[in-house]
Amino acid sequence: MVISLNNVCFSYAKQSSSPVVNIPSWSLAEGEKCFIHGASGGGKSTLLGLLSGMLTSNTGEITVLGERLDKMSNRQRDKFRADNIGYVFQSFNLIPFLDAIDNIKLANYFSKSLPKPILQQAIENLLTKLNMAEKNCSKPVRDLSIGQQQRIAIARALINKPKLLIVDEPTSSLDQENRDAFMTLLMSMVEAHSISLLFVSHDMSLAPYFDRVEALSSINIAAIDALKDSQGK
Ligand SMILES: Nc1ncnc2c1ncn2[C@@H]1O[C@H](COP(=O)(O)OP(=O)(O)OP(=O)(O)O)[C@@H](O)[C@H]1O
Repeated sequence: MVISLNNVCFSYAKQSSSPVVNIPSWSLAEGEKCFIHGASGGGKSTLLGLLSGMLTSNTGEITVLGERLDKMSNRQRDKFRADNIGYVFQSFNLIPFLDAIDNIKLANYFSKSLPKPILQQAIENLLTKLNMAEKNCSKPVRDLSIGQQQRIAIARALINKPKLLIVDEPTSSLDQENRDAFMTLLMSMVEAHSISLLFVSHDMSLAPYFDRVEALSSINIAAIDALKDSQGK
């Protein structure tokens, strides 16, 4: 299994009796492309934070690529994430005043998986594959279009050749044409590099791109409670 969760519970306020994530059991097999959909506030980003080690669970077992994240120190989790997990954020999280190359180099800095000259070449190759014109690779990313920034975010997530790619609905601000282009590109990269994919979104129209589709409320008991709260039940 690429991901395996067992009795995972998480709440932001440690004393709170109502967790945001409460997952008895869930797993992702190697090579799977899984789409988890759920309403806003249901805990999608929180779940991804736990799986990537940016958040730590209160209780339970989180195993990613055979390693227990819940048993690691913060430092070990940061290193594990940099070495093994690609992450595309909702709002890309690029550094606006750096160009594409330097934004991607930063991801490698924390992992140091490639020596400098090889890294430069690998970044250029990846950006070419993602149809980024050379002249746009040396501009601050704040001067690029949203579509170009998305491609840089994909390149940054893939530069360390992750076995697992986690994507937090980066398509929500896009029109349909750009959304389809993003999804097609993402899926072609995932297939070419045999990466396992976990993608979350509220947008059910993305479901046909995936081989496994799940509702967050069927995995996360706390999401059902959040849904009842939002409906005033
Ligand atoms: N840093 C935080 N501190 C306290 N509560 C938070 C924090 N981040 C999120 N929450 C709460 O946790 C719940 C789940 O939020 P989360 O962002 O995981 O949902 P989501 O499904 O990703 O929502 P969206 O689709 O709107 O991004 C919400 O009630 C939210 O208010």
